[in-house]
Amino acid sequence: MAQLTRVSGSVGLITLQNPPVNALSAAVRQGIVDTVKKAVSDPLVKCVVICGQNGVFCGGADIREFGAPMTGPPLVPMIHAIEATNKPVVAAIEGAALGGGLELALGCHYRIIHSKARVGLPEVTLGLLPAAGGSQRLPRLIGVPAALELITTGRHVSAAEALKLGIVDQVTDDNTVDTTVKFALSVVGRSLESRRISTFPCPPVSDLDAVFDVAMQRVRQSARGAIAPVTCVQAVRAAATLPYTQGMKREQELMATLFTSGQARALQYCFFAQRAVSRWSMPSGARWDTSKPRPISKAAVIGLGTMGRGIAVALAQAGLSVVAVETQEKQLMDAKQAVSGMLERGAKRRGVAPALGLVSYSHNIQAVAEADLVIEAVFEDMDLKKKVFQQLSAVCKPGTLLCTNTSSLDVDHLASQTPSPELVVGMHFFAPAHVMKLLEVVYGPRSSPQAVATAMQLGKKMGKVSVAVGNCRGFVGNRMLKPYMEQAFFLLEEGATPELVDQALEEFGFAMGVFRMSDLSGLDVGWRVRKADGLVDPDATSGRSARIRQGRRYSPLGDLLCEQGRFGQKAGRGWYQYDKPGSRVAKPDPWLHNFLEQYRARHGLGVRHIDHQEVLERCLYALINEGFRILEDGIAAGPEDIDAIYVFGYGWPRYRGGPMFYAGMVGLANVLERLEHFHQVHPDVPYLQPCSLLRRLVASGSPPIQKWREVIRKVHSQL
Ligand SMILES: CC/C=C\C=C\CC(=O)SCCNC(=O)CCNC(=O)[C@H](O)C(C)(C)COP(=O)(O)OP(=O)(O)OC[C@H]1O[C@@H](n2cnc3c(N)ncnc32)[C@H](O)[C@@H]1OP(=O)(O)O
Repeated sequence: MAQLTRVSGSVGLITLQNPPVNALSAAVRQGIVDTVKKAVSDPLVKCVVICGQNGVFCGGADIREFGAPMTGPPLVPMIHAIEATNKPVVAAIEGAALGGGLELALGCHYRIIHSKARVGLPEVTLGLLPAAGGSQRLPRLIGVPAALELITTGRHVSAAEALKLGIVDQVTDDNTVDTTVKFALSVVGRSLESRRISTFPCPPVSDLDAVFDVAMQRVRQSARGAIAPVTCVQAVRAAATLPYTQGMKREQELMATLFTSGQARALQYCFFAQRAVSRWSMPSGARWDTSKPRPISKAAVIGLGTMGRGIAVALAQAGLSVVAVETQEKQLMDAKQAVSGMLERGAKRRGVAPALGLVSYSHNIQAVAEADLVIEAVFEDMDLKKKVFQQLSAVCKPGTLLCTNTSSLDVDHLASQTPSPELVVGMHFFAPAHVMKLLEVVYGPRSSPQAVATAMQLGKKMGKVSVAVGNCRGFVGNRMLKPYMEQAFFLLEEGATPELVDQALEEFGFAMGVFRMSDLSGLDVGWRVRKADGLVDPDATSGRSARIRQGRRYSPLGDLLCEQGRFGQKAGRGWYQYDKPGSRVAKPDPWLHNFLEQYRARHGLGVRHIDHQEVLERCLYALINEGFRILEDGIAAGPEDIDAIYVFGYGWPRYRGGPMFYAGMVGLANVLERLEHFHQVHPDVPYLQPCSLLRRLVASGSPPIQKWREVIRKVHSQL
């Protein structure tokens, strides 16, 4: 909806009304068309101001309408009609003008913005391009290089930068609508000829081909298979090389290729999944909207290794006062320097003062006595963590939330070390903790809804995508990673190389293949866990029994590498070789290839040809199958939780929506059929046995992902 009122005698004020962000739904577009027509034909109206209700100009096209057939007036002629009027039209931008919202503002003759508002064309992040004239008007207004950068990244721009770039005409700290109304009155009678951006020539660019070649190279490299950024470059090139009308035609053609693409669907799904995970629920029935978080102003971190340092930085950057505790004096000094450095660099990047004063350091655990919440981040050892939890229970004031950053240990077991297990949750950060967006908030059967709500809210404050998950081995992310990695190891046994497996996964869109990732994080991490699980047996050297542990197929390849000191990048060798320890450039290693040949010969393993398709199906379907088990077990409440975890924490390509969305795109029946096939060929790999929830979904006609929760609910109610 849009409402027209007359203010200050002769200003037609059009207010967009579609909470919460005044998205341009069919009704809003119709409202704009009608009110503009009315204002233009009203002789008492001398100028028009367009603003948004509730402090937001407009969040762009209504993304929820994208899946359905288009109804209501289209955006492009609506914006052209505004630009063509003979009465000045001025946009009053508060909150945000994004996507179609900014395109609407670019169709106005002037733009006034509040100092705290931001603008941008983020369509690329939804798998689209700014196709309501944005790709043609913005380069004409601010020049090709700046427009290219904004359109291909989707970056939001502050009011100050928008003014500097020339996107807006004035910034105000006062009431935006009042200021804009005054401004509109002041320009009545001025010629509008020079205010219609579509009539501007595109500012010339010296060496146009080079500019676009560089831009194309940059987006191809960073997009890793995403098509929208490439298409955005093509659209801006049209603005730079074609007259406006032809450029608009090209914009529409390019948009048509994107609009119905699988990538756009996946990215739009991710947009809503990222927001849906904040509406968490627990199997007990506790929910986000009925659980009140506690206020947290003072936090503490115990253990200042890599993770603890990152967590302290994330907390301080969120404005919390932090007590950072490390019992080793030397480690404490090093940590202090490292944390200060990270805070300083972060502040410089964001143009703010570093929050150095918010962090205090101590080697005494007593220092956390007044903290509202403590995050334990000591070495991954159950006995050590138990001791810390016992100490914390004695030291902390009543009601303090005790959190563990464990990635592999049992949160319930740790909770049982304290007299108040309801105050214990896992806060599983991902390295580097002040950078990575994902936070798994792990609740046990005794965690109180308030503890979960508090950890979730704290995650949000730190700018994380926080996902509430149940407690189990590996929680969600690492639990699914296990079968994925195992398949990669088995593929090496069957004839693949690390390079082949990684190439297949990286072409799929992962930032890093499984072996390069393993080299980066260190092979010794998994080795330690397998040793603790009683899986490592250096004496089992040959024969089939060497590859069967605890009744199932096992690949000792990782253990054998660790026995050779090949711990990955830090050792200068792992699945690849590196110029020196710590170097990041992975090179194929003839030693490793030879080692694999000898290993296969020793175990009588025949080598066969393995193609990329098999790598993807074996690794990804094993991971997806575990995802279905997680849903069946109630560890994750819905597929969006799993997908958010993989997109924000595990480098899953966003334009493929996450593993569960991807399964739906490939076809659940197809995934089931391939898993059945692989399980038949590898009956000693239980992970490949299709999960009953997957069978159930296929039997229910493979409903769309938005309907899976209904099937899951039925499964749970029958348990
Ligand atoms: C032929 C032409 C066809 C298509 C043209 C497309 C051009 C476009 O305009 S595409 C859309 C471009 N716009 C965006 O990408 C902006 C997306 N929104 C945001 O970035 C943010 O929501 C925000 C506007 C900056 C506000 O942020 P915040 O205050 O943090 O609130 P949120 O939690 O993000 O959002 C609140 C609520 O609003 C829903 N929502 C936001 N934007 C849209 C939208 N454009 N369409 C529909 N719904 C939107 C969001 O999902 C939240 O609701 P939930 O129920 O919680 O999901």
